[in-house]
Amino acid sequence: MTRLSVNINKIATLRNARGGNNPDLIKVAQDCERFGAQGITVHPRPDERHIRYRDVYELKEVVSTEFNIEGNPSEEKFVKLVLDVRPEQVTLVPDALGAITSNAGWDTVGNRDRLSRWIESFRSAGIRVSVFVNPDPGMVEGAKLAGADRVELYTEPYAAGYHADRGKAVAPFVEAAKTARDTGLGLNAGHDLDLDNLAFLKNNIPWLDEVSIGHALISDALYYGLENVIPMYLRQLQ
Ligand SMILES: CC(=O)[C@@H](O)[C@H](O)COP(=O)(O)O
Ligand SMILES: NCC(=O)COP(=O)(O)O
Repeated sequence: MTRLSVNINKIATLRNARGGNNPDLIKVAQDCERFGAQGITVHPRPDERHIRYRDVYELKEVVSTEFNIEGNPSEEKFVKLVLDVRPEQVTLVPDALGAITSNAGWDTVGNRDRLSRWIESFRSAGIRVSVFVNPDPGMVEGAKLAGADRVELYTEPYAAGYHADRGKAVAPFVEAAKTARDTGLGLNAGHDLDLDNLAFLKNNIPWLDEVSIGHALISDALYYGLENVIPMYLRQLQ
C-alpha cells in the first residue's frame, strides 16, 4: 500500500497573504485527514514564508495520522523543532537558503558524517528518518550507510519528463527504488507529483511506501474541492 501524505505548505502561503487566519491551517489539516489523507506533511523554511514554526507545534496537537516534517537539519532551529515536536517522520532536505523550492537531493556520500549524526539524534528520539535523494543508486546506498530508515526520491525530473517519454522518465526512479528495496530502506517519493503522473510511478514502483503531494493537489482542489480531490489522488495509488 502506498500512503498519501498531503503537504499543506500552500494553505499556509494563502493564509499568510492577508496576515489573518483564513484559510485555517489546523482545520485544513484535520479536513485532509477526514477526507482520507494518510499523513500530513509540512516543510517549514527558515524565512517562514509559508509554514511557521509555531504552526508545527499546533499541528502536532491535532494531526492523528502520520506527521511528516521536512527541512534542512543544518538549521539548528529546525533540529530543535523536530526534537520538540517528535513527529512520526522527519525528511531531511538539503535546501539552499533563498531557493524557490527544493531542487536537489543530498550528496549522501560527501555528507555521510553529518547525516549520520543528525539521523542518530532523530532516531534516538523515536522519529523515523527519511533522506531526500536524487534517483541515483549510489545516493540511496549512501543514505543507508548513514543510518536512514527511508529515502524520498526527488521526483521533479520524472514529472518534467513524463509527457515527452514517461518510460524514459521513470527508468532511473525504478533503478533507485530497487536499490532502496535491496538495501532494506523504506521508500517515499515527492515533488511535482500530480493526477497525470502519479499512477504510472506507482505502477512501476509498487513497493513505494508513501508519496507527499502539495502543490498540484492544492491547486486541483480549487477546481474539484478538497473533499473530492483527496480520494481522486488516493485512487491513483490503488
Ligand atoms: C521536499 C520537497 O520536495 C518539496 O516539494 C517541498 O516539501 C515543497 O516545498 P515548498 O512548498 O516550499 O515548495
Ligand atoms: N516532499 C514533497 C512534498 O511534500 C510536496 O511536493 P509538491 O507536491 O508540493 O511538489
